Amino acid sequence: MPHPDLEAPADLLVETAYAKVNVALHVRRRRDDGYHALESLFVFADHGDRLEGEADDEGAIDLVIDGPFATALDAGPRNLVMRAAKALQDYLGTERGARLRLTKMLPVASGIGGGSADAAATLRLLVRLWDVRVEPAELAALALDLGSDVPACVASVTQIVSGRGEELARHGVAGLEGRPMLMVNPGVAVSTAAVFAGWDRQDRGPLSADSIERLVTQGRNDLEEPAIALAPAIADVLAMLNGQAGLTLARMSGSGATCFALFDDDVAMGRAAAAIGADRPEWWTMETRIRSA
Ligand SMILES: C[C@](O)(CO)[C@H](O)COP(=O)(O)OP(=O)(O)OC[C@H]1O[C@@H](n2ccc(N)nc2=O)[C@H](O)[C@@H]1O
Ligand SMILES: Nc1ncnc2c1ncn2[C@@H]1O[C@H](COP(=O)(O)OP(=O)(O)OP(=O)(O)O)[C@@H](O)[C@H]1O
Repeated sequence: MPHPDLEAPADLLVETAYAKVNVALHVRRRRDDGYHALESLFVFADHGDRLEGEADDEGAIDLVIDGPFATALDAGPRNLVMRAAKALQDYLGTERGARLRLTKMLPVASGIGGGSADAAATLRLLVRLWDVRVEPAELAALALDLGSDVPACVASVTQIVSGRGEELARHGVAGLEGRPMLMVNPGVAVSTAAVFAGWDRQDRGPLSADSIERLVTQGRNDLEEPAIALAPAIADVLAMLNGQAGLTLARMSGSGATCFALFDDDVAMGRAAAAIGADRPEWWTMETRIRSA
């Protein structure tokens, strides 16, 4: 029988805010509203931040943050968890509230959508906690208002994402889901807006994501160059990953600085993680796999 202290109370709900990875990110043009039109294959890691919550019948939204990256954030109204909770409360016009705990496992402002995933996990958790039904299109609109990556994070499954981030199409790629994935961050935060501002405005062509081979040979992350200009350590991460055995692909995710590598098997990933950890102990690494629906 499990120890009673280890059992979560029945009224406590838990969601994982899965890390997002852009296997390819093609920037096509700068739009009149300042955002960029993208074509990207999004996948999600099997790991991420943890969000738990219980109902607060007084109607308050309360957030505490713990975990390895807690100190990079504050729990005030600008936190994406708080913003998502308030947005849903306002949309529903509900009197219900929640006490939330975010365990921050993912580095902040690092290209893997940690804040976006937290916002999406908050929406999922509160819909369950408050036992409400929100039309998918309404939820998507609330999500987009919180950030370009948030709509894709709601389902957290492999998708082709275009537009500013609001056009979503579920998309399987044979052999991708379940594949071992190592994520590495050199410990520098980069601003997404600053990286987009450094893009050279050259359209290098559309994305074809019909096979892993195509993603490897023809896929790109067009933000790698401007991100490396702001954070040169990203080039060191990519060089280190590309030097590992058993690797299919190494690339930067989102606007950086986190890079990911896909490996043929767990043994190759484990060896690479150990080698990188020994050489650069100050870098953050996460061994995971691509989440399947
Ligand atoms: C780079 C990606 O992570 C790829 O998945 C996303 O496009 C960024 O998503 P996000 O962090 O949710 O970004 P937002 O919070 O919506 O936007 C931050 C800033 O990034 C720039 N931005 C973002 C998305 C986009 N399609 N074009 C942009 O130019 C804008 O300057 C914007 O003010
Ligand atoms: N709960 C949260 N977790 C992480 N960042 C948050 C959170 N709430 C607000 N933020 C703010 O959001 C910004 C970055 O968010 P996020 O982690 O989604 O971006 P990212 O990792 O750069 O992802 P991408 O470049 O792929 O969009 C940071 O500036 C951070 O201060």
